[in-house]
Amino acid sequence: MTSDQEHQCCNHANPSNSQPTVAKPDMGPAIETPHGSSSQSIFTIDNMDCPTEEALIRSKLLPMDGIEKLDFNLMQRKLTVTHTLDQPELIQQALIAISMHAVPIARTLGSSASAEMPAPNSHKRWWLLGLGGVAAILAEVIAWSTGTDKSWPVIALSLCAIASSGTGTYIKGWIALKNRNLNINALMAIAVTGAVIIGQWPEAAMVMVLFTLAEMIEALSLDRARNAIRGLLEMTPDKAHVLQEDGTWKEMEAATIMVGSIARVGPGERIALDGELTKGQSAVNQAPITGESMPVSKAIGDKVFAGTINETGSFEYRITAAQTDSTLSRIIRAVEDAQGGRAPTQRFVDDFSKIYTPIVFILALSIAIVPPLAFSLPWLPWVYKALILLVIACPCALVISTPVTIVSGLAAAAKVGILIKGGVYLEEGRKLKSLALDKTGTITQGKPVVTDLVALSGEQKDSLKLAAALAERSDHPVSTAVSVYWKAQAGAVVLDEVSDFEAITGRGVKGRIADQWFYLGNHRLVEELGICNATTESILSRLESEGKTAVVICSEATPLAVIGVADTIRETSRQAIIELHALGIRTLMLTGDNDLTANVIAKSVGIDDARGNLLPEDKLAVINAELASYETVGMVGDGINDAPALAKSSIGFAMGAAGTDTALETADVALMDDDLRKIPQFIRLSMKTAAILKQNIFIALSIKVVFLVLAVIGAATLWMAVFADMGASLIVVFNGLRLLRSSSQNCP
Ligand SMILES: Nc1ncnc2c1ncn2[C@@H]1O[C@H](COP(=O)(O)OP(=O)(O)OP(=O)(O)O)[C@@H](O)[C@H]1O
Ligand SMILES: [Zn+2]
Repeated sequence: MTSDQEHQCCNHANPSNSQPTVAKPDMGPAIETPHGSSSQSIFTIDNMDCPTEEALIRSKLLPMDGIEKLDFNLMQRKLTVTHTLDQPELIQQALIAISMHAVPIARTLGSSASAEMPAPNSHKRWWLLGLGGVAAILAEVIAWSTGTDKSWPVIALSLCAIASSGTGTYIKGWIALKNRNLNINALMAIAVTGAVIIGQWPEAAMVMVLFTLAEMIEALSLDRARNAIRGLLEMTPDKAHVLQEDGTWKEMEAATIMVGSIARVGPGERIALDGELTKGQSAVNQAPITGESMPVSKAIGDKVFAGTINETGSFEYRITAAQTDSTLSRIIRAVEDAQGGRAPTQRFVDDFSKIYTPIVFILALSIAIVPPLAFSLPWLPWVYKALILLVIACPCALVISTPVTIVSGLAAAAKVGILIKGGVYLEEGRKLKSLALDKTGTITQGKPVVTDLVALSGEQKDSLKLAAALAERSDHPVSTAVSVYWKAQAGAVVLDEVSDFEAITGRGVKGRIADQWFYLGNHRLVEELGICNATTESILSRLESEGKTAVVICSEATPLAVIGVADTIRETSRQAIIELHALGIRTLMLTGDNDLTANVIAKSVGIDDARGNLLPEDKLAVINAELASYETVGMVGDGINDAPALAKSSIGFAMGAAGTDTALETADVALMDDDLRKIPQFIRLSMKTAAILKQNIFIALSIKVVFLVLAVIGAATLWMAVFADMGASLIVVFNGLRLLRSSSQNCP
């Protein structure tokens, strides 16, 4: 019995994959690697996209010696086999023996697994189906007008319809039966054959044609979801004009262009590769990456991205990444990897079908056997009822509904510049109750400018020069502001030599100039040096109450001058906070800056609560406290001094991810530009996804229940059950695909 259950139609349950629910997704292993003593082989199988095929592959491979584990990614048609075989070719041979066209892939950084996927629906299949459809209709018309199902033209036309539309189903069904696997194809083949045997020729033909049509529509829809995100890559030009050694320009294949080459792009052209602008200036529409189509102006030193559109000027740029390593390629790979992980709903559905399918199977078996044996009732009607129950036992619609919805959601998000690193975050997003935001660079632009300079002792100019000498060595935004200010004031004056330079976390920097220690940093630093005084404090608090960040340049003995810097709040941040509050999410600002400044800025953006003077570990403690009272807590940050807090939060968001590699890799959700409104947008998408997931589960299950009842009272036919099942699959697939369309309307 147990082994029969394994062979049951669409038994999607995957014992090796049903781990307890964890906070982070279990990304499918993607690279062919030794795995202890075992290794992994990955195959793409272009005709594996239904749980039916998964069950078949399972029953073929699992009994083989040396096979340890199978991981299926039906959406990407990828199978990962963990094994101890010396000859991995054996796996491929076994797969080909059951007509699974397995192609081994070795995924390197460059190539992507699903890049060369062949189209499953060839023109030929559509033509054959069309032919079958016409024949079936003619057979139906002739049978109806002549009043008999068994005249030779009807039989000939029906045979023609069944042969042209149903050959694939018969072959798949036969292979399944040979492997003692009763899948939907086998059931269909049995049903159609049964109808032919009792002489219902036109019905048999029509059922076959409609079943095949439904299957092909489903396959096409799945392709749409699968390729939604790939489409972005296709828009990237595959040629670029590259500067040659002799100073001429030559058009070259983008795939062959080396990092470090100089390329040129004209107005209206798409940029072929990632790079850094070296000459000229322009405005670039970065919608393919960020989802924002307002052109961004680009000057020398700015980053440009493959796939984005150069709008106005022409410019030259130095290539910084090979074609397969561009930001866009990496986004697409990340989305594909995210699809491999199982979201919570999918785990639920898988667990559910693991129980549901065997129960219905046992029910079917007893309906076929018990009434005839125990009550001497005729065999045929009860076997027939059992067959209907078997169709109902197939959780196809249920199983396919979740990945199609999640994949559509992930793709829709990627298109608007929100990179979600796993279905689990897409599902969790709607549960966010509290969101912690970093101040510098998240709420503000992170490009502060010096607004005040107040001397405390000595010449103002000398103090500024000392501050600039230290600031020069740091890339903290406050230091950058001081540097820039100094350059504007003093021009090309040479700064003093600094030795033993050191950054002091959460405080500032120190270094030795002409054998004397100097410090540039916040109030905390001055206090810790033990040199604070009343004048300094009154200046500090005046600046802080204006929402400015204030730092002090000090010698070892005394504070020399206070420098005030102000950062601009992004207009989009204000809007984002309003939207977050409308979604019922509490907002909280976390910053290393002082409390007063933090509160002034929080108030002006409309944030509920602000905490200042936080060291990285303090930010982590705040997140822990928030988690204790709000359960699902998000954190947005730039990822440097926020890394521990970001990692601890339920969902870690990174901003401006297009420019920084680490943000793209480490965040749970990466916002490709600096627009905080992408967070409420993400939450709305998450809500919509959850709603569709629920609808789909409801649709799939209620159709099952209706047919279970109809079958038991004897009111359902086999064809009705098959159609209901296919219909349910189509409905849930289309419902899931709605998310793809929604992305464009969701755009801010
Ligand atoms: N390199 C530096 N140069 C000047 N001031 C600094 C430097 N590093 C830190 N500071 C001071 O210490 C404070 C805390 O710094 P920290 O890097 O922890 O947070 P932050 O950049 O202000 O804010 P956020 O936490 O919002 O990113 C800064 O506001 C600044 O006043
Ligand atoms: Zn003080």
